Amino acid sequence: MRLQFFKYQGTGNDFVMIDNRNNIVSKNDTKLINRLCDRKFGIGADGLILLEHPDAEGDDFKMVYFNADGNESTMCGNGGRCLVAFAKMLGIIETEANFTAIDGPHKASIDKNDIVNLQMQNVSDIYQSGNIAFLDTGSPHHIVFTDNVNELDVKEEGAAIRYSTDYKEKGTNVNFVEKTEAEDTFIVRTYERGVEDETLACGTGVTAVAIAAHHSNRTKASEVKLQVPGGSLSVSFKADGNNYQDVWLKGPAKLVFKGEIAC
Ligand SMILES: N[C@H](CCC[C@H](N)C(=O)O)C(=O)O
Repeated sequence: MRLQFFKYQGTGNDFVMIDNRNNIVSKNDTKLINRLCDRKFGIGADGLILLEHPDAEGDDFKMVYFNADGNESTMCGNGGRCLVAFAKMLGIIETEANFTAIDGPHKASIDKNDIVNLQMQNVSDIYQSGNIAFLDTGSPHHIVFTDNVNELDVKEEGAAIRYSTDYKEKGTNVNFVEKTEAEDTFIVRTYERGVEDETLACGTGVTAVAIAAHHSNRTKASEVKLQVPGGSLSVSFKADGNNYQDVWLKGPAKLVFKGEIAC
């Protein structure tokens, strides 16, 4: 069979996108999805996203996300942004989108420069202790505030936390964060569960970092800028004590190429 795919990237977090409204790809085909994401034997990507017909009234489409290991996973913020750009390219939406992912409903908008603003879930359960934080923004995130983020071996240090007994078999994503001179700007490097390596950006990760930075008084800003190896993202929110609502993740989402692959 020849499978048509589109390759997108959001600040360097890259995805194979498939229009699966005719159910050509089975969600149980872990082996196929892992191969499609393989950077030597396949297309190569941090994850794969199926665009499917919506189940929920008022939705434009449904999102199904898989990590590069081929397993379906929790929410992907950068992937959600790329999916909105993909839906626009397919003519399913114009500038506004409503879709449902594994963590629930999402709204989004896309401008003429392919900047996508994606609403993330509300957050109210935040663990904070010293330079460590943990919260779930649609995916689980362990956060380490440090002062030498660019010198770290993120793959080694991230894996040690992700496979530690604290996180047992479910694992977590791991973000290393350094505050810049600017009151509202942080540098973030992320080890991603299911990729089992550092990625150039992580959308649910920078969302978690922005909220944890505000919650621990490392910033007073309610729009936080995150510098990641793959570019820049911003996260805005309304905070009321431990409750973070109206949470939005904004940044570019670009088509890199389209193609067909024998499978
Ligand atoms: N690897 C993550 C899912 C993708 C998260 C990331 N790509 C994002 O942009 O949020 C996990 O298994 O929790």
